[in-house]
Amino acid sequence: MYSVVNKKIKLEHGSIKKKIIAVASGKGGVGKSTVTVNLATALAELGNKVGIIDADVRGFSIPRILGVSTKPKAVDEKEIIPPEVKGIKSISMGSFVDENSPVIWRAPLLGGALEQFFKDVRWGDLDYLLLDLPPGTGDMPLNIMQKVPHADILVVTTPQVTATKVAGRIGKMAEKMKLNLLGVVENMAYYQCNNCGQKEYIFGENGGQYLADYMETELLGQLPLISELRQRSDAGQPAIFADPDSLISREFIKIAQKLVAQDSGFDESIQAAQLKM
Ligand SMILES: Nc1ncnc2c1ncn2[C@@H]1O[C@H](COP(=O)(O)OP(=O)(O)OP(=O)(O)O)[C@@H](O)[C@H]1O
Repeated sequence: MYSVVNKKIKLEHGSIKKKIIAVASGKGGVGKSTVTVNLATALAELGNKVGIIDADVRGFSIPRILGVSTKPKAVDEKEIIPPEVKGIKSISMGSFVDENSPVIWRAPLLGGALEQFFKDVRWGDLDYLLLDLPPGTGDMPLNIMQKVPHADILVVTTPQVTATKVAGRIGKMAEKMKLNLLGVVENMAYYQCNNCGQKEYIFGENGGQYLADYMETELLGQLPLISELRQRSDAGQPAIFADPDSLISREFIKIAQKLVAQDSGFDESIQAAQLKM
């Protein structure tokens, strides 16, 4: 699928210099895809070249949230040119399968598609590639993690106990597979009243910190439950593009800054052992 040369991922049609970030969640609906897109835009805002692979076969919501309006283009049936939104390249299963086909038929497609996304897409030289994983700890996210042993895992959760408990298993999964954990993003952490400013902890409090402690990693940020984020996601207008000074944009920038500050570069020794799959 790829090789590692001089601490960089070498792709058939490009390279990745800094990190592959696999965005995971213990269960669906916690905002994993929303966080993936907004973090991608925040990383781009900080001057990075960013790509996104939407590997969430059940959800494939990346094109809608990012505001992708064109389909990928095939060149000579060998290369795929991904759509771009303000310089962010993205590719989604959603562009290749009929949205109405049963999920059970889409799942086997994913293995081959993921390989194709790495090999055939003309990514160019990227700093970061973000992978929106299927939710949960089942075979699908596991297979992807196995196929991409250089991915670092970022876990999205709500503070709710049920969400943090299942998300904890991702930590165990990552540990077993010797994948690096980047940290936890707590989404829907609180709701702040527009009138009085009071914070309500609708899904409970401190679940993200609990999960980060449990996985011995960092809590990277706490994002509010905010209707603006939902509206912008539905409209395909990521907050950082539409309103860079808003609270939510600033929160995403803070998380992106923490990621940028972490070490980057890829371990060449992993390659021989694991990349043969
Ligand atoms: N902080 C937030 N405030 C308000 N709405 C949010 C927030 N985060 C996400 N949402 C909304 O919650 C819904 C679920 O988000 P999203 O699709 O990102 O979840 P997901 O974890 O990727 O789900 P799945 O994996 O099941 O596809 C969407 O309608 C999204 O706009």
